[in-house]
Amino acid sequence: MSDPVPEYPIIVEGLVNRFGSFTIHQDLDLKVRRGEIIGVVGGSGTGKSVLMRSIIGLQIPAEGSIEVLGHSITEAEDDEDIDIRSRWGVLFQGGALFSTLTVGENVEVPLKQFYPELSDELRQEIARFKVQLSGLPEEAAYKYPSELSGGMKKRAGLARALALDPELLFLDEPTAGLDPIGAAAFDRLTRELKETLGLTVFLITHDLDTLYEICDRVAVLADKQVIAVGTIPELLATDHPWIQEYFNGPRGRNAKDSQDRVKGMDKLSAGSS
Ligand SMILES: Nc1ncnc2c1ncn2[C@@H]1O[C@H](COP(=O)(O)OP(=O)(O)OP(=O)(O)O)[C@@H](O)[C@H]1O
Repeated sequence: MSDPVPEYPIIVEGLVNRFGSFTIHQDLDLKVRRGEIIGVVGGSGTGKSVLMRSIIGLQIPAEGSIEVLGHSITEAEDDEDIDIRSRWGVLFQGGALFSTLTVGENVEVPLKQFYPELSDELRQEIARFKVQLSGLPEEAAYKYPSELSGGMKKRAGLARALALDPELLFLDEPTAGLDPIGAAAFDRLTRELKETLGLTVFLITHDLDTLYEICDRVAVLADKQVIAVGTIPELLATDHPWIQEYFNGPRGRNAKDSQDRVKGMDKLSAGSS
C-alpha cells in the first residue's frame, strides 16, 4: 500500500536550475495542494517544462529541494525512486507515444515496467480500460499513433499516463494544437477524471479557456520564480504587469467573457428546469 496523499503532494523549495551560465530558475518555491488542478503559466521559455521535469526527477536541479508525495526527489535512493514514479502519470507535449506500438501497447509499457508479474491477458484488459477511460473508442487500442487525429493522440497519451492509477497527473500543454471544441472536451475530461479518480493535476498551459474552466489555482512563472499562486480573481488583484497583461489583454478578456456566458446559460437552464 502507498502512503496516503499528503496535504501538499508537491513541495518545491529554493529551486535553482541552470543550463551553462543561463539561469532558468532562481530560488523558486511552489506548493501544490492535494486534489487541486493547478495551472502553470508563464511566457515562452520561462521554464515551465523544466520545472515539471525537475519535479518528476528528469532534470537534476543545481540547488533546492523537491518533495513529491512526501518523498524527496532530490535525494531519492534508487528503489524509492522507482516506487514513487509509479504514483504519477505524465502526458508530455506531443503525447510522446511510441510510433511502432499500437495505442493499447503504448499503455501496456508502464504496466510491463512496474508490474511484470501481470499476465498478458490482464495487462491488455487494463490497457483497453484505460483507453476507454480516456474517451477513446475501444477499437482505438488496436490503432497506431499515425492513424489517430491530434486530439485522439492526446487521449492516447492520457490513457498511458493513467495506466498505473496515478495519484498525481502531469499534463504539459494538453490542449495545444487542438481545435476549440476538442480542447473544451479535453478540459472536461481532465476535470471529470480529477473528480472521479481524486487526482491532483499539475497542468502547464497557454490556454486561457483551460485556466478559467478547470483550474482551481494558477501559478505564474516570471523572473525565474513563481511570482504568484492563487485563483484568477486573486491573481488579478496583484499589480504585476505580466499578470495584468495576460489576464486583462484581449485574449484574457475573451476567455473570461466566454466563461461568464457559459455560467449565465447554466443559470438560465437551471432556472427553467
Ligand atoms: N536540456 C536543455 N539544455 C539547455 N537548455 C534547455 C534545456 N531544456 C530547456 N532549456 C532551456 O530552458 C528554458 C526554459 O525551457 P522550458 O521548455 O521549460 O520553457 P517553457 O516555459 O516550458 O516554454 P514554452 O511555453 O515555450 O513551452 C528555455 O530557454 C530552453 O531553451
